[in-house]
Amino acid sequence: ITRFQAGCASQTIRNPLQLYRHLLRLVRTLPPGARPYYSNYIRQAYNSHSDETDPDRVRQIIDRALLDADWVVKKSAGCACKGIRACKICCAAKQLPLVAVSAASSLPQPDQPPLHFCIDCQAVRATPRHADGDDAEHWSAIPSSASGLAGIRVFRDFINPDEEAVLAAEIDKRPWAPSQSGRLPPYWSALLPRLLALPGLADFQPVELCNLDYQPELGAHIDPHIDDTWLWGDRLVTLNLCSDTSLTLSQSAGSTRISIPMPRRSVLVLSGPARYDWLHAVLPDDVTGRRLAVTLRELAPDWLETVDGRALLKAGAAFDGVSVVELKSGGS
Ligand SMILES: O=C(O)CCC(=O)C(=O)O
Ligand SMILES: [Fe+2]
Repeated sequence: ITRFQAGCASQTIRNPLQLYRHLLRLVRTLPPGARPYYSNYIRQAYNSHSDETDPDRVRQIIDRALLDADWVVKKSAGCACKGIRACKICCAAKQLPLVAVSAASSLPQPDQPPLHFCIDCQAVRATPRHADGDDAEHWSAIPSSASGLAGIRVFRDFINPDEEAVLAAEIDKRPWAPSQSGRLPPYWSALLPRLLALPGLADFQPVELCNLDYQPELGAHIDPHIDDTWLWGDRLVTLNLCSDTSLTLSQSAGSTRISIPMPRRSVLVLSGPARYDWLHAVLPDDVTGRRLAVTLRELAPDWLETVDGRALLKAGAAFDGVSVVELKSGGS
């Protein structure tokens, strides 16, 4: 059971005493007025279950308590669920069907099986590559439904596991908000030269960094969309941290889908047709562990020669970005 997130690591609650201490610590994050009520509630619940001996039942009580605690903490912090979307925790609390979690998961099934981007071939294939086999279908020509689909590149192991741990911890040091983006923070100054050394990125000038935190317990996902084309330029660059997932490309509900693997520590670059002619999504079922996505964006060409564009380029290159949350709370 993952509750305390710190970088890629997670803490597991194994017994009632750990749970009890964990819950009392969580109470300290609630508004002062709510603390006495919840502390009391936790103590009473702990005492009332103290004679429980069945390990399955104990596990059940722990799981339920963690889920409830998540909900209380999340609500007091202002839940990010809005509009017609609800996370898994809100679905459970409001007894909504889970499909409310994602429009993507309720899309009609495509007529054809999904196609797969193969990192080794750097091309779309009819079948994923089997590590052990000589799979003729995999090596066959690029499927016609994806012909002309250029603009996908995945670079494995852009960073090593130690760098990943440091980066994820740095990201978690700053407050998270339901939506967060900003200029490049200091921890990117060392990584940017490495990024620009990747094929096709020598002239990439990022002016925006967006960190997204996907937690499977919440049903985290991103629905099919095309990133804004007015402000953002051709290349969308994403560094994947903490767990493997896939990006799903589609053109309309029911159309062929293309699954692009995004292993942890890899970099994905979407550009050209893959960026402009296809929608991309991360489906809830593809989020199997906590995942941090760090997306860097460049300006659309029309902006480059404008005063505002030049100011944004300068700000992006300064590595003094603070998160939107810090800005709002008056932090530096
Ligand atoms: O999580 C990802 O890899 C995709 C995020 C995305 O598409 C976006 O932020 O626009
Ligand atoms: Fe996107």
